[in-house]
Amino acid sequence: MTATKIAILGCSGRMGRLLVETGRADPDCRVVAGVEGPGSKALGQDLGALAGGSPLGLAVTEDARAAFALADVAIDFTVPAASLAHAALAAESGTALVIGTTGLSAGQLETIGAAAARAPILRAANVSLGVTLLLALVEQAAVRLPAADYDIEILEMHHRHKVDAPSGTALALGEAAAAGRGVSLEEASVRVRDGHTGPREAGTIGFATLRGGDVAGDHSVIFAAEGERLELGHRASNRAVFAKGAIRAAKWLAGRPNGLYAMKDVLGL
Ligand SMILES: NC(=O)C1=CN([C@@H]2O[C@H](COP(=O)(O)OP(=O)(O)OC[C@H]3O[C@@H](n4cnc5c(N)ncnc54)[C@H](OP(=O)(O)O)[C@@H]3O)[C@@H](O)[C@H]2O)C=CC1
Ligand SMILES: O=C(O)C1=N[C@H](C(=O)O)C[C@H](O)C1
Repeated sequence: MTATKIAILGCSGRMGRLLVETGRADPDCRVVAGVEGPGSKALGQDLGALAGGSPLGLAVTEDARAAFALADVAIDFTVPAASLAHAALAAESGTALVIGTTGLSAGQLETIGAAAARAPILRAANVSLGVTLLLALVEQAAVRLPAADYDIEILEMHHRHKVDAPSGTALALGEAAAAGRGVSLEEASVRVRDGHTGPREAGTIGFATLRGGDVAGDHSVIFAAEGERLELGHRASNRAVFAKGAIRAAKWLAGRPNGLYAMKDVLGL
């Protein structure tokens, strides 16, 4: 079997460096390019050394188009504006693209969906197996626990560097709960509580966000009723679980027909 050629977009970031390390350690993969944005201090540095390993003989580049041309699949853990530019390059080249970036607006998600008509694109707010299963469990619980009795609250905690809130995973869990209840998350969600809020409105889905230290990613979905509370949750011990999930998704995606895929497709859930 020939190795899947992978380009890492955002290669000097927390996830990017781990993806280089995980990709190069995988015998079924070959890391062929690392891309950073204009002005990054990483430009020109050796990609392997940047990721804390031995040199790879590849200099970090800002030429994302050239990286797409070299790769079977590109992996994007960057920022929303860069992810959109990368989706456009995927559409132009037909190269597969895994997007793990969170904090994308509804309009940006729509643009990515449109790009997926011209390239295989997988987008997932969380590429771990555990969270992928949790999404299905939350939807099931929301189907079975009546909205009049069970209040849904979603709590997440992440490291102090995280820039978007609520996390992409928390929002995906909210979407799963809303789908289970047959409602729109946009209409049901309560993202902020402050001051004299009045009593909780039945059927709403609340979000609470904590930030601090080095927490890799904790999520809980709480179904709270009179007399009992069901909690479904996930804790990532470190980011390695995300790097492994993204590399697995990339190998699965390369060579697939054009279209928008999710992590549940990779895992057959
Ligand atoms: N789906 C999942 O399972 C997971 C998703 N994430 C998400 O991944 C994203 C990145 O997280 P993390 O690695 O912690 O963040 P970092 O800030 O550490 O990394 C992002 C990297 O992208 C770079 N970047 C910015 N613009 C461009 C561009 N135009 N082209 C190429 N690279 C660019 C940044 O460079 P610079 O710093 O110079 O701007 C930085 O190196 C976040 O949205 C996060 O929520 C994280 C973990 C798991
Ligand atoms: O920024 C992070 O670190 C993470 N972001 C993702 C999210 O927003 O859900 C996934 C994971 O929890 C780590």
